[in-house]
Amino acid sequence: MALRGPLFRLLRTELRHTCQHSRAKSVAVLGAPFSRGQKRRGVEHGPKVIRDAGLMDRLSALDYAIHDFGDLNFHQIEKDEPYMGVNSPRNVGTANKVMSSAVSRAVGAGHTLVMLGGDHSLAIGSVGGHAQQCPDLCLIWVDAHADINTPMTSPSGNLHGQPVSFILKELQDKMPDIPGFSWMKPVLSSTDLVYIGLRDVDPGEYHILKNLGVHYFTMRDIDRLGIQRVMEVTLDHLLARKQRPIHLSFDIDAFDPSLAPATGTPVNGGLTYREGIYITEEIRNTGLLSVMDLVEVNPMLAANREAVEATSSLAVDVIASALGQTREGAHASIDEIPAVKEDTEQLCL
Ligand SMILES: NC(=[NH2+])NCCC[C@H](N)C(=O)O
Ligand SMILES: [Mn+2]
Ligand SMILES: [Mn+2]
Repeated sequence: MALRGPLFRLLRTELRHTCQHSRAKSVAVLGAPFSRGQKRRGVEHGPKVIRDAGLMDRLSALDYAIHDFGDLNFHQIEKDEPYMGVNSPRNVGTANKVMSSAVSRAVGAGHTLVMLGGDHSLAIGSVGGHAQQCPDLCLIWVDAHADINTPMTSPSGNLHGQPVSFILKELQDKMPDIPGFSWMKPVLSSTDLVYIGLRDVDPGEYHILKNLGVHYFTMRDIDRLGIQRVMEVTLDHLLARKQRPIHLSFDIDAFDPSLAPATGTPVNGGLTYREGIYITEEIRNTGLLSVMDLVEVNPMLAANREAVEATSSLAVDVIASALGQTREGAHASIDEIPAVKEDTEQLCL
């Protein structure tokens, strides 16, 4: 039944209002210490190392009220046999149910939400909860991987390689009923999604991307077009018809492993520092960022402490720049460095 009439119009206005409000001056940070979407332990410590790298201090320098919502509690389900080759379905499904209601509540309360993973399977709940409040959201997925395997195409059985297939409406007839996921519904159409940074796509994923005509920019596309053009086309595609809330799902493995070594599935030939930060700067400049995920920082996979620190402080830079912070070495324009202006005045006059 199509929903019409004054009540529905009122409801729609309410939703629009909530989403606009979420772009206002308050940011909430939510940790998700969860690793069951893949087999390597350690990614559950992502929220801790990102906070330890100074996230809250950096955000408090911004012009927002900052709330730390702490970490979500995921209680473990002991008996969780694989289903159709999918690993830990009940743990991942249940964690995402918890995630979905937490994100929905935070966005509903008017916060811009930063979700700290954890592995990328958490985007199922993060995007799902966001869509409950903002059904017209669009999704920018920055990643070396497309994470669009279905349980049938997945070569690994890991759900962190599958979240997008749970999110997309067009794939529902291809999705079996996985235990732990009965609560969820697909929320997005493939035209609401753009990928940036792809360079490791499985055969089944390639087939799905082509079949659905999903918009994506591989690393080679970035080489050819430049990151400026890539962002222009991305935002134009998603926002030209109407302004709407943006969900940014940022997998740290989008960066080159030389910059972000502490991650589970690194792939050579990734984003440079400036390319990654340019993406977040452009998203921030739209004024439409509503929820962002920063996932797949795994401190247990780094060769040493420096590698962990490099990866987690890069994560902090990405988050801070998505929220408007510029920093030495990361400036869109030197005009934004206050010290330069002051020094120049002293030196020249
Ligand atoms: N979120 C990630 N890092 N995903 C990696 C996925 C790797 C591979 N495509 C798989 O399905 O298992
Ligand atoms: Mn990835
Ligand atoms: Mn990913």
